[in-house]
Amino acid sequence: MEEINHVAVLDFGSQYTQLIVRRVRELGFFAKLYQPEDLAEIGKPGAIILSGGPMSTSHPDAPDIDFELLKGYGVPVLGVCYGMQLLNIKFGGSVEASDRREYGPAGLYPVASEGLYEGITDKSQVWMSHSDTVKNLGESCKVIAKNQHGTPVSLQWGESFYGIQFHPEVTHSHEGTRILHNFLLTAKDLEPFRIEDFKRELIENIKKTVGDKQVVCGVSGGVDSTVLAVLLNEAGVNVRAIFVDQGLMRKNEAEEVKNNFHRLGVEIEAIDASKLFLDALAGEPDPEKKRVIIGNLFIDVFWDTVGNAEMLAQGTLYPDVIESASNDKSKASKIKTHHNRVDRILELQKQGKVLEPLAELFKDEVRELGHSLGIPDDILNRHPFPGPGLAVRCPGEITLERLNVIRDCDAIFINALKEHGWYDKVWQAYAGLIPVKTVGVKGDERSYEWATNLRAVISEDAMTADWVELPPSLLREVSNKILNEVSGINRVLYDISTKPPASIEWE
Ligand SMILES: Nc1ncnc2c1ncn2[C@@H]1O[C@H](COP(=O)(O)OP(=O)(O)OP(=O)(O)O)[C@@H](O)[C@H]1O
Repeated sequence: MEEINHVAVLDFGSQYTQLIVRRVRELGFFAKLYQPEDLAEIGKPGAIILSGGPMSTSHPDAPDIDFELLKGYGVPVLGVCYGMQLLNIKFGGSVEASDRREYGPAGLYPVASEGLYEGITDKSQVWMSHSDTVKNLGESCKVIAKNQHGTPVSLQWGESFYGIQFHPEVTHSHEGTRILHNFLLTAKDLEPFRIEDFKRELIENIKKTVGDKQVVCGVSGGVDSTVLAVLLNEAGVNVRAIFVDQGLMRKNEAEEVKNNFHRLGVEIEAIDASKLFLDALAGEPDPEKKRVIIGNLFIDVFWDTVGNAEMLAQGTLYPDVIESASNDKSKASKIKTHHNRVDRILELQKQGKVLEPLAELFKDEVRELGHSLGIPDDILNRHPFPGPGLAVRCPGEITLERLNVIRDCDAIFINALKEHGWYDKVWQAYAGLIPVKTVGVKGDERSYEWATNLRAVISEDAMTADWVELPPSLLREVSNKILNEVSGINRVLYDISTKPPASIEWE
């Protein structure tokens, strides 16, 4: 997508850089992240943003920028934090090193309500996170905003170079998105980001790269691999989509996955490996060992089915790519989880046989792409489901009986959430099993049965999560139904633990 007038974000290492890309895309423009040393290879930018970074500009290893090349693009440039300090130095000014860090909220006072600060209110809260500050201003520099102490926090050099000391991309900068938008409005001919155009381009690229080879992909029923498989299908290439049923899916899920792909017009090969997995897991209570058994067996089953792949498609998303790029600078995408045979994939990757068409997209954009491919909402809005499936919701030994109890409880809970309009409001919900027997009474008889734990959380990125305050009437309805209908359960618990310290799943 480098041919279009996109927004090039140069990454100087700030923890917030990815957020800048997100914000720009949320504003409707296409943005892409680059390393500063790749400035010559950013195609045709319509605007350039220099991110913040952890280093001081005075550090001998501080990342630099080819200023002549930067000016040569002739487009508006915005330096954020480190980016602003670097620009000031390039314009002949100076930066004062400090070992004291300014971290937290500050008041923003624009000098005039125009340009970057058009429509921005006085005293608007912005978020600071820096130690060095600008000392002498560079050539043709004017101060365009100050903080509550009168210290310059935003500069402009000439007509089209801007700098801001604070971080507009974080939500603690209350009008940060508007400031970013104002900056983007100074750029000419920025192409709006339209998923339809993006889709067309992806399809063209897939056709070109794949030609008449066969592409293999694993489909889990989850959003990423479903969108991937439908996209490949839409491109008309020869796809072999493989679904491994490891016997750890939810109630009727394997059938549902098959039906969903049928609805989507994608043929899949479903491998029923459930007995293999259950046999391998028999008698193993240790959570780590269970994961390893599942991961390794998946790899064996998947690759035994595939044989020799001419090409492999993976549903790698943008955050995965960025994560690995900033770790090792190799820009090679992270290999997705335990699900793929890493050495096998690395080999294919070296030979240029791994296709990652979704690698420029964030999760919500993948959903949008899925939508434009005609994938129905009930598939796109599915809750995330862990790779090792119900195994992580069944502490202790895994048996078919235990899995079936979980399946029954889970189906009752999820159906109730759907019926009462809660399913789409929560990030993830499920019922698990606590395989501890406690005393109860069923009918006139004393019972001695397990407990089920219901969990419903909201989260943005799964890194943190909060439990959902579901209405007591809904919990009562679910509890009654489970206690009446699921044999083996005489207790229903609702998990009210936040993450951290608890995790979303139990294992
Ligand atoms: N049961 C399965 N059968 C076939 N392929 C699978 C299966 N589970 C996972 N995969 C493959 O491994 C990849 C990574 O799995 P992971 O559980 O991490 O899901 P994910 O990254 O959320 O992707 P998705 O949304 O497609 O599930 C999937 O995108 C898919 O290609």
